[in-house]
Amino acid sequence: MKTIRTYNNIASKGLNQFLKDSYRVSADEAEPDAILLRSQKLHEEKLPKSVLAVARAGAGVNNIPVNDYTRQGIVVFNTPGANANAVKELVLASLLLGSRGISQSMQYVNSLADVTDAHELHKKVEAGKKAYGGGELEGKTLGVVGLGAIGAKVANLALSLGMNVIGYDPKLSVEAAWRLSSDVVKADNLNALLSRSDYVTLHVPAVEATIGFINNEAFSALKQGAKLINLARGELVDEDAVLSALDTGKLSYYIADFPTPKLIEHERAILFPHLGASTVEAEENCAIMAAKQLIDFLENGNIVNSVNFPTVSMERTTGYRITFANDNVPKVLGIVINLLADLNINVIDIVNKSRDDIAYNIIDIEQRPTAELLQQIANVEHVFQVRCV
Ligand SMILES: NC(=O)C1=CN([C@@H]2O[C@H](COP(=O)(O)OP(=O)(O)OC[C@H]3O[C@@H](n4cnc5c(N)ncnc54)[C@H](O)[C@@H]3O)[C@@H](O)[C@H]2O)C=CC1
Ligand SMILES: O=C(O)C(=O)COP(=O)(O)O
Repeated sequence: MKTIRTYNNIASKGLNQFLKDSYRVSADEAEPDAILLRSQKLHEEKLPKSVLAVARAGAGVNNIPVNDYTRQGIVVFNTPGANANAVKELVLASLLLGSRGISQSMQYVNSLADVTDAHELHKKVEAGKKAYGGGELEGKTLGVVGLGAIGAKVANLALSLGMNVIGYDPKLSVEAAWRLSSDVVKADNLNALLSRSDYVTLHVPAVEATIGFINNEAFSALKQGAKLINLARGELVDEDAVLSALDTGKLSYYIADFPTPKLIEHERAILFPHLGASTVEAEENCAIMAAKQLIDFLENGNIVNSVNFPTVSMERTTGYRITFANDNVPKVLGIVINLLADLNINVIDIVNKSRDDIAYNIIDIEQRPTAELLQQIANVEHVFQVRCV
């Protein structure tokens, strides 16, 4: 029986991927084989030694100490693109909220709840509406920072709304570039995007290069009166810089998924409670994808959509499979192959891939490996994780 510890609200369609005969899944597993979570912060948690993998049902992995886990041989997965449409649709809402006084006008209408006379109410509605007018999106320019799964969808949607779209992504993958309309204009640097955009939307991960990158300097490059949408991570912006840009009018609205006590106080901050991925569809997509990836790893040793290990996947050719991870240095695989040869064990198929400092190997063999053989492999210098699956 394998065990999975869960955190957060994981969609049942995802949890149901774990067959009851083979898996126990709950929030209370003391020594789980793997962890399945959403936004729970793991930085302060001490993981039991039993944990082989952590799957984030979602995109951002800044709640997971990935580098520490890599050193411990723990494979970290996420679910690329599985919630992108949900975020794209909340960006659409954010664009509209930033262009017309929608949320403020709704508050105004709610404030009229004690006006019981319909004629009187109509007069107040008509008199009040001029305070909440706005502009249209068509013809305006949207700057999209980060053109991955979400950014590309947002860029393409904005084009279909008749907006001009500028994109900035210095690390754009070839695959992501294929998803992007050729009508998106490339900005050579962040400031070039900020100075030309009426709306700016952020879709980058919170990593060293992006934490606090929307700071006073960025705001001085920003077009006067632009609107900033941040459904990516609160850490991307310098909060004081946002507040002072709102105060001076440089920024007309800050629309974000990450409230803070100071931002809530500001009348031109429009804040959601981290709602970007909270749709039935996205929650199911993420949970199913994360669960399937964990199952394939635990049962077959395959690694797909890891953020710290190479992608390694091989069809099963025999019932006996050894997987092992090692420091990415020469000769390790050769030594393991020699161990098998010395024991007259026939290798049917083999795959070896590396990523940065790590190499990962899958070897299908003709007979069941003994505990002694697995221990011998574990003893090879630079090998740090061995399994028979
Ligand atoms: N509010 C919410 O509920 C959600 C928030 N997110 C956030 O959105 C982020 C992006 O998600 P995806 O688009 O799915 O990820 P992704 O990995 O598909 O795309 C991220 C893009 O950012 C680019 N990038 C990295 N550093 C950059 C930099 N310094 N400047 C410009 N571009 C840079 C990458 O090249 C990549 O194309 C996640 O990391 C997460 O923090 C994601 C899903 C839901
Ligand atoms: O996928 C992401 O990066 C998200 O921020 C979604 O977070 P959640 O799963 O809603 O806690």
